[in-house]
Amino acid sequence: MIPRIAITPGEPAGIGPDLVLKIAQQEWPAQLIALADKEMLLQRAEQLGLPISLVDFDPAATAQQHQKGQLFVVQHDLESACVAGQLNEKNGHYVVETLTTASQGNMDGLFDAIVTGPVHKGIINQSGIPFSGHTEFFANHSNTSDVVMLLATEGLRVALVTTHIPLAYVAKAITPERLTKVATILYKDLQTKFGIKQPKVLVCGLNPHAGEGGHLGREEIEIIEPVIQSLNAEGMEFIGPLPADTLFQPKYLDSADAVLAMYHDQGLPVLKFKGFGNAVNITLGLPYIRTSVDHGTAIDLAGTGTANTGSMEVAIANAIKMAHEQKA
Ligand SMILES: NC(=O)c1ccc[n+]([C@@H]2O[C@H](COP(=O)([O-])OP(=O)(O)OC[C@H]3O[C@@H](n4cnc5c(N)ncnc54)[C@H](O)[C@@H]3O)[C@@H](O)[C@H]2O)c1
Ligand SMILES: N[C@H](C(=O)O)[C@H](O)COP(=O)(O)O
Repeated sequence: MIPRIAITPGEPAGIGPDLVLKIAQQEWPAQLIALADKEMLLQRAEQLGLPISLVDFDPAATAQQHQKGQLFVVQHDLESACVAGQLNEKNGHYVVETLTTASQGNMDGLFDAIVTGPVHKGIINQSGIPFSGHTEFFANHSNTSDVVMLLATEGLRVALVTTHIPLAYVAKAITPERLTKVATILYKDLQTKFGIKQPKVLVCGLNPHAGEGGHLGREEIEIIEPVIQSLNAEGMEFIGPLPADTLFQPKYLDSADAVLAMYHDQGLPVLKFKGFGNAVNITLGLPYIRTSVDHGTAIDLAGTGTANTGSMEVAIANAIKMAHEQKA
């Protein structure tokens, strides 16, 4: 089987197009299909000095293995000409349309997975579209009530209970229902997607020192501990709540399969300190496979040829692996 991987390069003024053009120069055991504006890709390829041949994707044709220097494309027209390194809110709709095609195409069985390049959340909002992230967008588009953001690098997996919300809303968003759903999706996907028979997950507290026995916050006592007890009573293995500042050490991590953090900047800085540029972002709980890069649009590097493709490579490799496992 040759998996068909839909790739959204994301923000056209960022490094996403550069990464896609660079990875197209390599061999891949899959058909890579970019959802993008061909003219923009050709201009960027010229700017970067990369040879590229763009071929219109034909969904009726048999899947073809990627050939170096060639890229299948589903054409999406930019609304305004793009200059690498210059954000333009006029192209916000274009970016979101590529994501819509990716999601719909996966649900229709046209593609076997989505790999997303980085989008600029601010410029999409500026274009008039409320947008907090791919994770939330794909959940909404596929009508999935609960999904989980998991980032993984060599030796560490971190999942989040809450994703792209202001810090001021985090405590209220950590309800027994949300925590139970996230933990359950994480546990099941560690089994099914990562082949771990009996996963062991470390759970962070929310407050400093996991609440210090209730003196620094009561969410641990009132929400996190009871949820852990009830999940463990069902045969799962969650350990915590542990103080988030001290759990990221080999003593705990060496025997664990994942860490469940309560919010974005509790878990992701540690993960990115360990593996920035070589990590993958996977959305668990969707009705299709979606992986992504671990970094943003790096506007400062767009069109320079210096953007590192490491995370995009890990994201594509993971999507291919998961597509095979899903078909098996
Ligand atoms: N997957 C995504 O869509 C995604 C992920 C993270 C951030 N973002 C968005 O990206 C925008 C910019 O965010 P930011 O500035 O915080 O983060 P960023 O990752 O774009 O940049 C942070 C720093 O890392 C460098 N960098 C990033 N990717 C690199 C690469 N591949 N190779 C070499 N250097 C690289 C940049 O030059 C910059 O110095 C924001 O709108 C944010 O929301 C999107
Ligand atoms: N939270 C992600 C990160 O820090 O890498 C990033 O913002 C992308 O999230 P989405 O995949 O939901 O766009």
